[in-house]
Amino acid sequence: MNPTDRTLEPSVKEAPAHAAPTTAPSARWREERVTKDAPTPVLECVDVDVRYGGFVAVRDVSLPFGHNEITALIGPSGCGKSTILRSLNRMNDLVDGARVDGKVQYWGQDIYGPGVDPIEVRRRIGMVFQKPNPFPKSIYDNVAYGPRVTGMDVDSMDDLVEQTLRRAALWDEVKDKLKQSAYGLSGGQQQRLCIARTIAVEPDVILMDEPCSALDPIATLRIEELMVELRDRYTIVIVTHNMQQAARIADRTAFFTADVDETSGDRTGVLVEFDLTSKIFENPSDSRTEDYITGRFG
Ligand SMILES: Nc1ncnc2c1ncn2[C@@H]1O[C@H](COP(=O)(O)OP(=O)(O)OP(=O)(O)O)[C@@H](O)[C@H]1O
Repeated sequence: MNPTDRTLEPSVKEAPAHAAPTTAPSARWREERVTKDAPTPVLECVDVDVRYGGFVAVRDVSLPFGHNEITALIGPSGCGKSTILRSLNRMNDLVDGARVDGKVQYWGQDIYGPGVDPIEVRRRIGMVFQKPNPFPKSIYDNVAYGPRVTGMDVDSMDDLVEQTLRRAALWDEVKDKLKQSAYGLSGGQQQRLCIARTIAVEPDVILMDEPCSALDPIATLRIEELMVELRDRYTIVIVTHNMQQAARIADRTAFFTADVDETSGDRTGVLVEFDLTSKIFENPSDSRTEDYITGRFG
């Protein structure tokens, strides 16, 4: 991708770069991964505050999200993890009363800046939600939906659907029932279909809000394995309550907590610490992080 491919103006209609399907790199799963000291940010929050009406839900967040890395956002309930995640692709625009101050930069361009098309932002920066939410359509149409509505220039929709389902590690399980309803799939398969639907429009970044919390342990491991496979191609940001999950898959981890205002009682999320995942879990710099990961708090 060259820098001109990263503009966020309306109706970017580039030819999709559908490369050959990725082979399952399962051997990489659980391999130690050498990570650079400083991430090359695809996305970056700079002094971000998010409010709901007069309530400051999270304040003063500066955080880079490294290219082809998985970044985990962890912390106790209500500390603003999902709020920050939604600010990364302007999903908060759809929430009544939500306001984002500061900058969220995508390859250096403020996604809240003038002339930026939020639809294009959400195509570049896709999102997978907590509960699998396939459309009430066939498996095929779930994948084809995004490319159709965004007017992607597609040579063969059949090829695109196959390549996307392969990339989402679902093809072998569904190739004989593409015209059947997505609702007939298991929860884990539905979540992989939602991941396929997200990657079908060739995003750069995938945001995942507790994508495994509705899944059993086997389906969870399958999704974790998939995330590690997808990291070669996409930048991934995941909110998770599951610290083992963050420790297993994330290159870097950001720990948030909530500061309580003694007068109003309001709890405002703050970023406590951001570092390599191994550092956060083995030798955190802040005692609040240590208390949380050792289970003394939260
Ligand atoms: N749509 C909304 N309107 C008003 N307040 C909201 C809204 N969404 C979240 N909040 C508040 O913002 C704060 C942060 O919520 P958020 O869901 O981002 O936290 P979280 O860390 O993701 O929590 P959890 O881990 O429980 O999902 C909380 O006080 C929450 O009540």
